[in-house]
Amino acid sequence: MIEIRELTKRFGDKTAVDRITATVRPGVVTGFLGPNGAGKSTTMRAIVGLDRPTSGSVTVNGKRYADHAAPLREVGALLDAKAIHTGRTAYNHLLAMAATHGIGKSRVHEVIAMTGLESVAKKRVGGFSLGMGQRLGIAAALLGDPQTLILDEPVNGLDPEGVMWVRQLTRHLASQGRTVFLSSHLMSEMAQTADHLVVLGRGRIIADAPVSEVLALATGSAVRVRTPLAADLAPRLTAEGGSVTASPAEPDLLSVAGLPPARIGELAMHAGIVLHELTPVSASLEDAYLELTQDAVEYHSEVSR
Ligand SMILES: Nc1ncnc2c1ncn2[C@@H]1O[C@H](COP(=O)(O)OP(=O)(O)OP(=O)(O)O)[C@@H](O)[C@H]1O
Repeated sequence: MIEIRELTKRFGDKTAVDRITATVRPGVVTGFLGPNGAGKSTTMRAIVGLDRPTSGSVTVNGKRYADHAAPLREVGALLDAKAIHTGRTAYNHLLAMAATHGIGKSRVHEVIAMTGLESVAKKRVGGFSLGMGQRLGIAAALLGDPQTLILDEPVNGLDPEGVMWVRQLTRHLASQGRTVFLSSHLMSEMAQTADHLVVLGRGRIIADAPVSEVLALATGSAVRVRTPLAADLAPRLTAEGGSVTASPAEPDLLSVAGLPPARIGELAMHAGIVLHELTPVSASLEDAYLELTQDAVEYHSEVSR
């Protein structure tokens, strides 16, 4: 279990992560989703002690990463697949890592097999493709047979077969009761891989819920409602329930979420408000996600209203 509490990380006057709190649970795959620059890598680096929090805390199974006696056996992390000594072979790289943790050669062979690197294990890492580098990074993360896995953009550079492999591997590891936390900037990818999503936008958490709920939220269709009395209609619509939003798109146009067109029509009629347009609009998954994350702060205040 990873517990992130009120974590803030600033670089100079740039706040990369802004008071985030989340719990990553064992037994499920948790996706960490957010556009580039949202603060995912910074959070992951803080989990393994590479970035020191400006304030707040992160623990893995109740302890800070550095306080674990053999961190590699506790937490396996893929953070930057390129940060590998390029002159070494994949096998020697893993062997050197294993040696520092008292991990035997047989485990090195095991992780090489698990990650499909047998044919290139004796080749120098410098010549590896991005995809092979990712596999090697995942092999290194698995070396200590850790209870917790943190993978930053693990499918980056992988071909479709590799993407499928990561999906199956992470599901398998979670089914063994491990904590699996992986990041991506692609919602479509995470929707197929993760059980639970933590969505980050501009350093803040904008959703922390099962995938199905986040999908429903992100793909929730809106209704375009045009009326000369938009300002009168909006409060009557939002009075219908806490999840209803009615945002003015133009002076006489509302974008309404959380109510079906029929109900909007009824409410307008009861109030004697004429409608000039009532059009359902369904956003595509990626469009909705971009919208969700682009204006993280505004969105947050809308959903929590
Ligand atoms: N060492 C650093 N010094 C200064 N700014 C940094 C540093 N590391 C990250 N940042 C900034 O903090 C913000 C969050 O970066 P981070 O890498 O955590 O985002 P991310 O969600 O992982 O994005 P990506 O998918 O691009 O890696 C960005 O604006 C980034 O430029």
